[in-house]
Amino acid sequence: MSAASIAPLVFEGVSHWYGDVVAVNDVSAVVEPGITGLLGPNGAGKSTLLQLAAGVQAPSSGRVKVFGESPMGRPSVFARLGIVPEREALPPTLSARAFVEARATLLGMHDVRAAAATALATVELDEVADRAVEGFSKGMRQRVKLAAAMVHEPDVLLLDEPFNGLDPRQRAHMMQLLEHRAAAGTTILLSSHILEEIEGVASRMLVMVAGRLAASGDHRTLRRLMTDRPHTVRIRASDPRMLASVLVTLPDVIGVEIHGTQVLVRTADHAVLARQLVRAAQVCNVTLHAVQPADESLEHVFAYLVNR
Ligand SMILES: Nc1ncnc2c1ncn2[C@@H]1O[C@H](COP(=O)(O)OP(=O)(O)OP(=O)(O)O)[C@@H](O)[C@H]1O
Repeated sequence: MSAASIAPLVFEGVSHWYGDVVAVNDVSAVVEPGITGLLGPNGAGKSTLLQLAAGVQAPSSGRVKVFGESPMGRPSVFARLGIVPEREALPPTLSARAFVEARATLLGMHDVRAAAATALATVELDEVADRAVEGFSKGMRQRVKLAAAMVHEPDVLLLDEPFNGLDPRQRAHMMQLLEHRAAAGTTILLSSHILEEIEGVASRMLVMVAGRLAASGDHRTLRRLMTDRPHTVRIRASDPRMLASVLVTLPDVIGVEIHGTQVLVRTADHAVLARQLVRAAQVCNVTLHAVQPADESLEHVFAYLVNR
């Protein structure tokens, strides 16, 4: 394989556990240049996967490859990576410039001042770069962190919940910035727990649920997977007959069957059903004990949808 065809980031059967907690469970994926969204509810394993990609943590099993090499303890790979962790505190009295320059120094860059100035200009913070970050908005702080992560113009950028806490204008600005980087050839993997937040910017998505890769594809594929085809949902409830009598009246319900204590519902749009189900149960005073897709392959995606 030629160097040019080596994927920027590859996960091969990667697992990671913290004591008894399996945070990442046998994930295999190839991340190509452009923007890939890493989607999943809280605790799905997104941060851990990003840390594995950055070589901050070693996989418990499986392999992570950045341009064909393990990122663990390899300065040559490290120089091609940038990461913005979810919870990174900025020293409040430090200026944006000092923070970004400190990162450039750590990375052993030759012209620290010039590199920091370029990165700060890229995130449009050059005019306020000498102010202490304690006076900065959440969006500005995110941009400082991004400037620090990009100061060495890495080929792979890993961003953990970069839109968290940003208002719509700041979010749009951040998206534009990432799109520019991606257009320049950078591979960006960014996490989020909100599909709507990243579907406009990510050309491909990896969906994680409970440590596993539950689905992948472009946002249309995922939307289709989640909503467009008929699905059968298995419901266990305190009064299946009563619940069934209400469910048959819902417009998106195609069929209802009762099997003992279970109700099998066939629906055209299970995202809509998930929303209507709770209301239907309340209307007829029925307790829902379990809601699961009968279609096993969609179990994780469905669980994600109904839990968020
Ligand atoms: N340092 C740690 N020690 C023990 N368990 C951890 C540690 N870090 C994460 N976990 C656990 O691993 C699982 C995955 O966590 P992770 O932070 O990777 O998920 P996430 O999708 O990024 O969620 P969030 O958005 O809430 O951070 C969770 O059950 C979490 O409690």
